[in-house]
Amino acid sequence: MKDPTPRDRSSAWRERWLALRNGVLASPRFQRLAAAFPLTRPIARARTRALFDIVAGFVYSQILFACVQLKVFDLLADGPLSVAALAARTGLSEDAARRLLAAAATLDLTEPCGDDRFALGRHGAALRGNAGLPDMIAHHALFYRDLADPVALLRGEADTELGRFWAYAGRGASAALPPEAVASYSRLMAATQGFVADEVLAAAPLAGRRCLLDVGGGEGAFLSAVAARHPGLSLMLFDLPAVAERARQNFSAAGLGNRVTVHSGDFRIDPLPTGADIVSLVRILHDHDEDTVRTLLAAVRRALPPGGRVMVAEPMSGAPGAAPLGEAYFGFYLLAMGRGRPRTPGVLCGLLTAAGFHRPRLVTTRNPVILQMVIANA
Ligand SMILES: CC(C)=CCC/C(C)=C/CC/C(C)=C/C=C/C(C)=C/C=C/C=C(C)/C=C/C=C(C)/C=C/C=C(C)/C=C/CC(C)(C)O
Ligand SMILES: C[S@@+](CC[C@H](N)C(=O)[O-])C[C@H]1O[C@@H](n2cnc3c(N)ncnc32)[C@H](O)[C@@H]1O
Repeated sequence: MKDPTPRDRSSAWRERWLALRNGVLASPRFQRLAAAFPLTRPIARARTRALFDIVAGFVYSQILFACVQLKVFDLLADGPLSVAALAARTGLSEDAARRLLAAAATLDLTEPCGDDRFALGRHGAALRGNAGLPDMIAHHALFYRDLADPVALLRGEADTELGRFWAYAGRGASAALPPEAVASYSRLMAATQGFVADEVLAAAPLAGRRCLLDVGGGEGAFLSAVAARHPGLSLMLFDLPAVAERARQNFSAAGLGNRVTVHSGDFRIDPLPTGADIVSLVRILHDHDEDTVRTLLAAVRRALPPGGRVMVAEPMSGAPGAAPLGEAYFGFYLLAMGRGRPRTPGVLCGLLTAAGFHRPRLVTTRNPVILQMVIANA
């Protein structure tokens, strides 16, 4: 038999420690003692609260959802209102409005402010600064219906609403998707580009670049933000035909028709246009399984000249301080959508290397909760 390696030994120790720890934590007697003893009581309370928050997470989300649906944050935007005024404007009874506002206050969405009056809370106020977030929250209705039976979802038995919403995730030929199949997801993506484009542009290595190709550029919201900040950069967009047509119309309405060249096709099959010295993939790779990612990265590599660069910007697995966002939120979101997975920066660097890129590296973004960025050289 082979001698155990240091790695085997360390995992054996870890298993022993986990068995011991979990045995203790699962003991009702230990739980009672820890809650009674003054030095461990704060830890016991914090752990109870943390577990309760997981149990109640869906309830909290639905309180937020009700506030968004009833436009509570818009109504409070100009200052505090009485429960009676909010009830009148939302069409709820006073009792129901008070219940909602009081619940929202415990989540920092609203804040009690004098006698039976409420103001925006800290999270409610922050939400107003993120255009597109209410739309994003509203579309979670689809996701929550898909999650109603999470085990069926995991078994792949469910026919999902997110699968229909993201029409390109279906089995058919994406390039043949008609305009009505791409309209709602393209609008949602454009509406949420505000917080995405700010993050990407703060970290993007665009200095000294001549031409940027945004692959899967949607209806052009990201490139419009780039155009405003980098007046000297030429711009190209590639997306499915029905989406590219929306981009064409938006660029021409914004007076950018001469500045951006729009190309269309299916990046799983068609070559990407050449001429750019940097390619962006913003919220693209996590939508796809390994085979498509490999095909796409190889196509990007072929489209770039020597010295060219690729930047991948999307929410990633294991984001510092936000681990559940990757594996839990996007892991299950993409499961419901029907394809793709969140990946760690390390896995993305490996895929970039396999596609022939050099020096793949993580670039620090201001807020890894929103997205992270990996770049590499052609
Ligand atoms: C003013 C005083 C008194 C003190 C100041 C103290 C201080 C410095 C406070 C900081 C305040 C501050 C700057 C707050 C900022 C808050 C922000 C920026 C909050 C942002 C929240 C953003 C959220 C919640 C974003 C959520 C995004 C979601 C859910 C995105 C989902 C995306 C999906 C589903 C994408 C789908 C695409 C696909 C299919 C995966 O490809
Ligand atoms: C999640 S959206 C991201 C859009 C945009 N980059 C953003 O961040 O707002 C993914 C985009 O990739 C496009 N897409 C998906 N599959 C594609 C394919 N096979 N060929 C070309 N584009 C595709 C979609 O039409 C959509 O615009």
